[in-house]
Amino acid sequence: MSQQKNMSNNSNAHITFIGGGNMGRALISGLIANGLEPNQISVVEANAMTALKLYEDFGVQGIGALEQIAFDFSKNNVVVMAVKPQDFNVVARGLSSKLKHASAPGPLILSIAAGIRLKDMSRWLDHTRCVRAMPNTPALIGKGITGLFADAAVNTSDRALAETICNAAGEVVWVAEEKLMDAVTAVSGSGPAYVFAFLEAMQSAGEKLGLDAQTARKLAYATLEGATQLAHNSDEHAGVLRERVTSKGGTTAAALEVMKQHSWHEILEKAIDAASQRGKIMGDELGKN
Ligand SMILES: NC(=O)C1=CN([C@@H]2O[C@H](COP(=O)(O)OP(=O)(O)OC[C@H]3O[C@@H](n4cnc5c(N)ncnc54)[C@H](O)[C@@H]3O)[C@@H](O)[C@H]2O)C=CC1
Ligand SMILES: O=C(O)[C@@H]1CCC=N1
Repeated sequence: MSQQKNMSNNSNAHITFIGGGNMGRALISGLIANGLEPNQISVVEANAMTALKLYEDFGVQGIGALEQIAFDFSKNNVVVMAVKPQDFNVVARGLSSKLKHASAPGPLILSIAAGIRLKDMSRWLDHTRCVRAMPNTPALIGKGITGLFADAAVNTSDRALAETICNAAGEVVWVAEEKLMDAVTAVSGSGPAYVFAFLEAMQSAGEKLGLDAQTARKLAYATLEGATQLAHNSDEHAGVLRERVTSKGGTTAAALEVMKQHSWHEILEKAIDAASQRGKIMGDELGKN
């Protein structure tokens, strides 16, 4: 990932996470591994045990629930909104009352919430310095990918700041239209779950054929990793690589025929479309608040 930027250059950055659950934790892990000092990160986390674990694992300071804290926006130049979409409105309105006391232009707000649209978050926060991001959990090991969207009101330096933060978790892609964030969510935000489901199925199939669990797991995981890296490093379409594994009348052809009969390709496309539709519906519904 030669294009990744190192967070250690951002010696003045202070990032406050609101929500330190699964995805907040994954991003914090990536930022620390990428050179940000623990004292450059704070976490507003309603669950005391979750906050304590973040402190124990990464040394980042938990600062209780949003309602209980006074924000010092001279220090907090980035706020990452990492609560569930259903909690976003209440948290954003709570933050808005604190943003009123920030000197202009206030912090950059980076939302990672699925579905929540910029116009709604800007309205709830009464703040326009906002960027949408859709990361994924491989961020935990610096192997994530994040889709980003900002509207025309967001300047180049804020775009660069958002990109640098997300780069700490892995690669970054920008999309040109906000509606494409639902597609990013469906492909890469939710994507690790499809891959884990695929791994579960490959391992259990191996076990049903008589392999012990450890061997089946090793074969499945190494195959996925090797094939993915091969595809990543190749200029050829995945379909061409698939054909190279598939001997006429052989074992792979037998497996792919069953996958075809069960419309595996279409099922996956439908599943990803359902995730995208769900993102849109969440945006429509939650935007009514
Ligand atoms: N889990 C994933 O793979 C991904 C999640 N996202 C997005 O990230 C966001 C968070 O998702 P997860 O981390 O999975 O959820 P989570 O439930 O694991 O984490 C949310 C955290 O917010 C905390 N919280 C709730 N209300 C709060 C408040 N008022 N003040 C402070 N903390 C509060 C909760 O205690 C919890 O620890 C969601 O909006 C989701 O759409 C985006 C990409 C991938
Ligand atoms: O399932 C969800 O809604 C979140 C967004 C992407 C991954 N997890």
